[in-house]
Amino acid sequence: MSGVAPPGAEHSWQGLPAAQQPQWPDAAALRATVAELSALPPLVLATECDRLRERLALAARGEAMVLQGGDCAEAFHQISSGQVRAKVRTLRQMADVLSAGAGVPVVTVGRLAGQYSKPRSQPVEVRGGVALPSYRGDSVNGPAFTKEARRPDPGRLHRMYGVSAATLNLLRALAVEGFAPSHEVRAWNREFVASAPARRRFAPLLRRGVPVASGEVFTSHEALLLDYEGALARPGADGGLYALSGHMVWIGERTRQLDGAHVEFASRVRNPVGVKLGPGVSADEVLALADRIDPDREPGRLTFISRMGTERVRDVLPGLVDKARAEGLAPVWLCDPMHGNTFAAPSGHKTRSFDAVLDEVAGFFEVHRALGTHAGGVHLELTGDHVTECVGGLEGVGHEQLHERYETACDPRLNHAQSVELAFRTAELLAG
Ligand SMILES: O=C[C@H](O)[C@H](O)COP(=O)(O)O
Ligand SMILES: C=C(OP(=O)(O)O)C(=O)O
Repeated sequence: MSGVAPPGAEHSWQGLPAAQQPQWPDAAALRATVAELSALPPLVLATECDRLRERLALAARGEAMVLQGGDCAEAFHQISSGQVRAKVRTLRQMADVLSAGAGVPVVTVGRLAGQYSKPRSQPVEVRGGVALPSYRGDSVNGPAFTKEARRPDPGRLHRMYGVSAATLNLLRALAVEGFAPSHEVRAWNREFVASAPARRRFAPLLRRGVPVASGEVFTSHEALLLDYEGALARPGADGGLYALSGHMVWIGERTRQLDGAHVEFASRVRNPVGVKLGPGVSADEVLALADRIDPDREPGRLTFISRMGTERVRDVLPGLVDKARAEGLAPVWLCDPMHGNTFAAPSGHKTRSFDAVLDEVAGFFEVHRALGTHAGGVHLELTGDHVTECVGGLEGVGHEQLHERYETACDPRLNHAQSVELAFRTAELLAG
């Protein structure tokens, strides 16, 4: 079931089956937390969500590109000013490069200020014969393999609200102060290209006379914990409901059941909504998802985030895009080249290879080019730090280096250099 009703609110998703919800051990504590969160101010404004929907409408029409990226899982102890700035800097550099390649503006959406909850393949983790609940993100429990840490604690929902507010506060302050004006971002990219001989091939892209990406950074996260999302779902000026936990929310591959609570929630809020599509999805399911979430075919409302894996993208995606087009849908199509390309390194670390990530992006653009549809952009797990979590790239992170700075709370992220390099390689694809 999809959880606790905030006082005074009638939420149509309550009572429907909700996948991937924690087994909160203390129902009274959860109820109290939801009531408290419901009385706190929203984290974002409905008008900001509307503005993002307008920006995404441009991407749906091929007049803009989208860069959505950030941590797999934000972590409470990693919300320092330096880390947030590094992420924003990385996103800004990537947006500048993509804009240069595509010749259109880039809409930048962070996986930021709310990306604290994780769906898991297994509800339980077993180590040395001991079984404990899986880590589900800092909003639910802790990563340490102890009974205490893994116990879902509703007090963490409060902390998620607090750290999300702090992150948004910094983002807004940076925007007011004019952090990283376009010419500075371009200078960082020139420095990136000049700093290694293998990167010099990217220099011509920076000489293209095209619009430079705007400094706006919107926030997004997976709308997974419906108790939290419900507490922050509030009416906008016209009375329509908005998920005011972030500007954009998405529904994951594991929670997009048509009769489930997450799809119902997504259908009720006015925000721009993303839906992840893995290789097992059928074209009929894609159409049904669009009918539920975007019955009015409102440009910018619906984003499909394809995460097929490099082996499947060229086989599976064409049928979906073709059918969607034939039925008159005009979603934004994004490529998430991370979630279908995860594997275990010999050391046991979960990792992803830069080449596989790039190849899935290439496959995604090939499919859209062949069909004459708009490839809207990319959705990536990345960080601004110099971590060693994904292998490959010109810097050549090897399997033997993974242990050096493996800091992710869940899945492996591209580091700063791999992220900017991926933007350049994608821009090369776009520039043809
Ligand atoms: O980020 C996505 C999922 O939460 C993650 O890939 C699940 O990982 P698991 O298969 O280790 O549970
Ligand atoms: C869980 C995620 O992805 P997916 O639903 O595609 O597996 C994610 O993007 O964090």
